[in-house]
Amino acid sequence: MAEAKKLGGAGLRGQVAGETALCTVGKTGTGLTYRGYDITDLADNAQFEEVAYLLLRGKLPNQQELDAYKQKLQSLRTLPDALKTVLEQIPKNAHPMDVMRTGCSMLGNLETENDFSEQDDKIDRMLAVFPAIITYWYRFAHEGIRIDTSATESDSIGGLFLELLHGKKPSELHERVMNVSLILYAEHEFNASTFTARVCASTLSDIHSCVTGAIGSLRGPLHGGANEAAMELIQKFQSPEEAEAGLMGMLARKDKIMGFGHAIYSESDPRNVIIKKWSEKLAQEVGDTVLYPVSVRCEEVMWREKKLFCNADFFHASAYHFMGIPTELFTPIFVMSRVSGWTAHVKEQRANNRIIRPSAEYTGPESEEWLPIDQRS
Ligand SMILES: CC(=O)SCCNC(=O)CCNC(=O)[C@H](O)C(C)(C)COP(=O)(O)OP(=O)(O)OC[C@H]1O[C@@H](n2cnc3c(N)ncnc32)[C@H](O)[C@@H]1OP(=O)(O)O
Ligand SMILES: O=C([O-])CC(=O)C(=O)O
Repeated sequence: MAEAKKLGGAGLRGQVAGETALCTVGKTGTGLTYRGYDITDLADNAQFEEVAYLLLRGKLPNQQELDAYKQKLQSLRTLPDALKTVLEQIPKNAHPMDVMRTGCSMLGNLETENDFSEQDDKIDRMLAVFPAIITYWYRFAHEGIRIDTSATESDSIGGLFLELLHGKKPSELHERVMNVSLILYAEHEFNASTFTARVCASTLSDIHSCVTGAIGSLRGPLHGGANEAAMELIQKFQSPEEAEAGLMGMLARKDKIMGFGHAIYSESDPRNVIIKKWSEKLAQEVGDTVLYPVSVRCEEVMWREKKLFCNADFFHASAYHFMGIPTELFTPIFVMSRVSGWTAHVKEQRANNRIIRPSAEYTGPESEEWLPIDQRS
């Protein structure tokens, strides 16, 4: 059995900051479970909507409940006109994570959560409409097209995203990979963005504020933004040999290699083996002979040289790329998924709340004498 990573030091590492019944990360060194279900079982067998239901409602749905839930989500894909107007003002060169943040915040203005009894409906609305927000903006900004986000065939959130992005229903394989990807990204205990959401929830703020703040935390390259950075890295190399030489140079310069390492896992991220398998399948489908082998070589070099392993983000880069998804939309997909985990945590926090307010170790001067402004240097 793998040993749990020794935790301590800066970044609140290793400190228990609250309780959760939602998820275990690296409990035995490598594992990941959502409400007790192993991530591999979920990725092999579940639909993302089933997993969202599990996280948000506390149990796996039966067939009737799942059908009703999917139908409800399908009925919530329409964008309010005022939100479309806002999205149309956002420039083409904006970062899509900023679009998500603004989109979520604007939704909160238009469909405000006035009372916590409305939380489930507000959460379902966000789950259903986030793919519409990002693709509406993207296609308007890049192609000048105003898409109708409710005139869609796909009954899944992953399928919906690809359908809106490409203007046609995705293949079964691509819809399946999106489904797996959304499951893998759905929940991860007290990661930075989820903790952001919980801190916000602990002040008894509204659900859109919690999610808007979480989007901001996920945007950074040390967290969700790493899948985009990983893509930029692997695209630099034309062959595994070039990748090896390039990585050795980066390591010698002590560069950070995005898509590797983890704050909690010590020797592997259980999501990697799953998305890697799907990336390989997609590579075969598109006849790729560069990106996938380059990615595999990066994985080998990083382990050999530094004992650093691919986290969930690394093979997501090639998998998304093979499905024709522009790199800048990678992290917004993470949002479409993680909104389920964030909001499940908000519900959990609200159900047993105390404002989150840790203390700081003071490192400033002991005591300073007040100087009038004209006597200061
Ligand atoms: C879905 C997700 O959000 S997964 C995370 C996505 N983020 C990334 O992929 C960004 C790249 N990775 C990293 O920056 C880090 O590994 C993090 C942020 C994920 C975790 O950070 P930490 O918990 O501080 O890492 P950890 O304590 O294991 O680091 C140990 C050492 O390995 C180094 N290291 C860790 N990850 C990397 C990396 N990807 N590349 C190069 N060196 C690394 C650290 O700099 C540190 O070196 P030091 O002791 O000389 O300072
Ligand atoms: O747990 C973390 O720190 C980061 C991570 O992998 C995630 O949020 O999925």
